[in-house]
Amino acid sequence: MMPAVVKLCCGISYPHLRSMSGLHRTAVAVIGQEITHMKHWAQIKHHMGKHAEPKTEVAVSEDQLFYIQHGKEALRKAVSMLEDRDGWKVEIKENNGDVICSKVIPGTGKVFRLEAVLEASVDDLYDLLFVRVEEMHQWNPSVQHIKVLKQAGPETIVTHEVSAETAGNFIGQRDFLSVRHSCKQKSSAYLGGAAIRLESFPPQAGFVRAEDGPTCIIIKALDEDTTKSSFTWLLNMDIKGWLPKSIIYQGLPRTQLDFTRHLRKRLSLR
Ligand SMILES: CC(C)CCC[C@@H](C)[C@H]1CC[C@H]2[C@@H]3CC=C4C[C@@H](O)CC[C@]4(C)[C@H]3CC[C@]12C
Repeated sequence: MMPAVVKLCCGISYPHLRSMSGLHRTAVAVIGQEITHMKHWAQIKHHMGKHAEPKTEVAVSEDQLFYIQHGKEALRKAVSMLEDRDGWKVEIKENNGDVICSKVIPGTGKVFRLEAVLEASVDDLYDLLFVRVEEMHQWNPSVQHIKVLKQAGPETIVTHEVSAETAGNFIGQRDFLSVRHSCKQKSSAYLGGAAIRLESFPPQAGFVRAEDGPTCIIIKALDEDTTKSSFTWLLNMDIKGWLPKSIIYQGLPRTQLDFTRHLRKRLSLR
């Protein structure tokens, strides 16, 4: 109904609009943009209603929808980078089967892909890497602290992450502000993320604010065995600062190996 009324109004006012000038014209343009905006949000709300909460009507603020959209978009982009199987170069092959490959993606830069098999179920990994992400510093010494600043629905969070001084050796301490979006299914989980900028959370004095993403972790149950999962992590990070690229590109895959080592140790403690 609403779009029909809007269209009718537009039709009636079209001849007048054409003869308008200056401020009038600007005002009409702004109203037009607002209407498009309203329509856009309505569509997202409709979509969210279908997927996240099929029965209950939850009030989702525009603010939250922004984070959800941003997170979904990051996840989509990162997954499509991983789906393109061409052009990956092997960087490191470990004896335990872990493999890190890299690829230069135009417009994005060099990204790294770690593939490993972990002795844990999809649920356990989802819990550890998304639901209880704030506890990561307890088992990962590369992380100094992770704080969930906002929760936008059950699948999306805004986080502030600070790496430890020793993480990435030469690289030095960094902080990140990211939106993280997850998509959990029965035998797989997708964790996507990307940097965001918030006026309410400007870069901290003394830290170099790095930018993460689009990035993602894909966890899939191995067919034969649900206590084992395949773990694929796309690391795509602009760590900023003044370091030469060669040093950064040596450090990043190392941080991926460190991460999996600490994660395995944490899993063995259960
Ligand atoms: C290179 C130097 C500066 C940084 C090293 C620290 C790195 C390894 C740390 C800092 C912040 C960390 C991230 C913080 C939060 C998440 C979200 C979670 O769902 C998956 C892991 C992931 C994505 C972490 C991966 C490791 C991480 C990127």
